[in-house]
Amino acid sequence: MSIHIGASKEEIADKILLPGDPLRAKYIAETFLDDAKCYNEVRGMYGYTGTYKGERISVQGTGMGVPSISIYATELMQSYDVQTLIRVGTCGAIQSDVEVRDVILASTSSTDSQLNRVTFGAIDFAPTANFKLLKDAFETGQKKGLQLRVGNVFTSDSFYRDHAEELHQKLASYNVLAIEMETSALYTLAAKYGRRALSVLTVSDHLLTGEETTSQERQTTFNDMIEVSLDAAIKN
Ligand SMILES: O=P(O)(O)O[C@H]1O[C@H](CO)[C@@H](O)[C@H]1O
Ligand SMILES: O=c1cc[nH]c(=O)[nH]1
Repeated sequence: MSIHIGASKEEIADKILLPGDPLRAKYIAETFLDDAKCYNEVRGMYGYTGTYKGERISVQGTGMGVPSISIYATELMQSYDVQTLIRVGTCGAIQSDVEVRDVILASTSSTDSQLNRVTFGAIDFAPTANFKLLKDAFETGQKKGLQLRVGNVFTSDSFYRDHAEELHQKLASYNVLAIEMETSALYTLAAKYGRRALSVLTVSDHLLTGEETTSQERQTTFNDMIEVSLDAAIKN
């Protein structure tokens, strides 16, 4: 047991998918895993363990934002010895050639979160995906015929902000693909604990055009992202 996860150590696999939305965790467990059992309901942040293609794997909701994912990622690595962590999240696109429902593999993440500043002071730490996880996810996506995008995403501490367009333009001009709220912390913490991490993100809305998916779609229908992530997870 850890403070926010009510499971015994052996109830959680050493590979885990991490959606922000706990109901996406439930959907993944019920749709993709065999013999899935719920191991956590603390704070309604559902966690399940089952098997995928015969390999044991877990899926745990993390909530929204850096503080929330930092709690779950830390407890999963510290108390449950999880080795492979793949975020399966949603993001808002800021490039005109990135479309709603596209899947992005975040090779790195920029951020306005203070997490790295508090840890590193004046040094700009570069949070980075695990290369083999990224390669395996990319190759799996290619085999499925997906047009995967790989690049820099921005992990924002704010979903709503004043003068958002100015920030989006600036980030887009430096080739940042999309905005979300957790990847930077996941990569930094995985580096700290010497574990493998990757963020696989589906574009749920377009911040230039205003196009968006429904909340029902966000909760359930991002199956390409989930399959790419599960297939990469069981290879690592
Ligand atoms: O869909 P999830 O994984 O929650 O990810 C995105 O959605 C939330 C904002 O709506 C933030 O957590 C952001 O990172
Ligand atoms: O953090 C997020 C997630 C989806 N869309 C956004 O605009 N931001």
